Amino acid sequence: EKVEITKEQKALTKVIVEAYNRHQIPQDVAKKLLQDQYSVEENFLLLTEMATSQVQVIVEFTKSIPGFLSLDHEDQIALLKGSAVEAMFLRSAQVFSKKMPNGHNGILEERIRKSGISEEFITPMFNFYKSIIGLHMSLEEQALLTAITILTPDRPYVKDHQAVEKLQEPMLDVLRKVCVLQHPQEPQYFARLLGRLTELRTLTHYHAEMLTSWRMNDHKFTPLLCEIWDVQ
Ligand SMILES: CC(C)c1onc(-c2c(Cl)cccc2Cl)c1COc1ccc(-c2ccc3[nH]c(C(=O)O)cc3c2)cc1
Repeated sequence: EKVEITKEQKALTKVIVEAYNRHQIPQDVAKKLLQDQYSVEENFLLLTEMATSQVQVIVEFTKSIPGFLSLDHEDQIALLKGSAVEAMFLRSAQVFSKKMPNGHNGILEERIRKSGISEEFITPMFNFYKSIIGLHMSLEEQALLTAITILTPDRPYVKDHQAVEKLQEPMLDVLRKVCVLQHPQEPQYFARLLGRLTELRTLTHYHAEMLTSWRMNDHKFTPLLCEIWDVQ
């Protein structure tokens, strides 16, 4: 059947994509990925700085999602805490495969590999990154999928599930149509995108264990990360 994106859906997509483009890690922070210190300590500190900056970006992006600021304030916090890691996986996936100027390795891959994360987490994490990169998502799909992830109703401690569903559903509807229009040869593309969200949930579980093992080796996080991840 002919898939039509309505005027309202076009407007919603425009708002989400503009917010996604507007809120980015500052270039001077992103450029630090290119510096040439590669010790485990250096990598951990750099990744901590990137994550802290990325959380700020995600908070600003989330505040631009129509209706988000009208949600119950405690639910707003619960949604941000419950989705921060997943939103950061989606966002960092876009730069994961970017090669260093010397062309050998990914600007992120080497640092994550040498930052005190045990191999048991590196494998699923890198498999996810490769599967996301392999989808060749458009900017609209990345922005909508990030908003959909943040607006997941069944995060821990969310009280008014229905209010969150009411915001998430229109995003799912327009993402489904965008997928059909942008990937006409792949009728299952939308289903594959949603499958990534399921895989993201398992990574959130792994991430909690990563945090514990870092803390056991006395690694310090920033106040913002401690707050969003309930550590220290
Ligand atoms: C606290 C640190 C050590 C940490 O803990 N878990 C993770 C962690 C890990 Cl490894 C994996 C996935 C999620 C988390 Cl949350 C991290 C590091 O997290 C990030 C690393 C890089 C980026 C990031 C995002 C967007 C970017 N754009 C650009 C650019 O050049 O424009 C660079 C860049 C970097 C974001 C989070």
